Amino acid sequence: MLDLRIVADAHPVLGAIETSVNEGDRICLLGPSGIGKTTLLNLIAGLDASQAAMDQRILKPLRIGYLFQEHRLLPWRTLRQNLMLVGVRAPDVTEILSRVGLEGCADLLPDQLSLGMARRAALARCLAVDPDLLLLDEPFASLDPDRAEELQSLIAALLDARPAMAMICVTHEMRDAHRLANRVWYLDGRPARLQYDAPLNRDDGDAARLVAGLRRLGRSCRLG
Ligand SMILES: Nc1ncnc2c1ncn2[C@@H]1O[C@H](COP(=O)(O)OP(=O)(O)OP(=O)(O)O)[C@@H](O)[C@H]1O
Repeated sequence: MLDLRIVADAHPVLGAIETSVNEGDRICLLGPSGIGKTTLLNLIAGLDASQAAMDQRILKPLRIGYLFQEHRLLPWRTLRQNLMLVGVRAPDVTEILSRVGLEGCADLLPDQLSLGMARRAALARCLAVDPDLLLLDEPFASLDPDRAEELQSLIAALLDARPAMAMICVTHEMRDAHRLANRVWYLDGRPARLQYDAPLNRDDGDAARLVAGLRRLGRSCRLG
């Protein structure tokens, strides 16, 4: 069971943030550009050495899959080798790549992939660790609408297949939240705090309340 409590304080960018992430949470993290969304993901992933506290009350070590804004695959290694570096066994490479629609690509180098394919390869690397928590930093940014839609469907299917896995996805698009999330975080202010942390049900009343709430708080999220 995942019960991750985040208490960030005395951080250069983030103000006091006290919240928890539970098994099955699908959180969309919204907020103005440059406010600290990636910084918060880095903190959760343990990549930010600033003074902040993370309390992980979990029964087993937390496995995190982090899809960065860039693919961060080793460019001189094939996809097979990149996956084997995170512990995938050679016979499992094809199956893991097929989960993200990249069957037949194991021997390609990252530079031989389109942006969308490279992002899916990086997603395969995240899934390879069988994560308790999946962190996605603007996964649909810079993709053309068809590729973005494709990746969104893929992520939705992967989440459906793993009900216990938690997800935090940074996005600027409210429609991503409607598609993927059951909870919304809205980060704003200097220093940045979670101004909004609420469940998102997909019925119209709830969505309307959420949009109204974010309109009161937010300035730069696209809410359509
Ligand atoms: N430990 C730190 N000390 C000082 N500054 C920091 C620290 N961590 C992050 N920052 C700065 O805080 C700012 C917030 O950046 P961040 O990338 O987290 O914002 P963001 O909300 O993800 O932006 P965007 O939506 O544009 O991707 C950046 O200018 C970053 O350099």
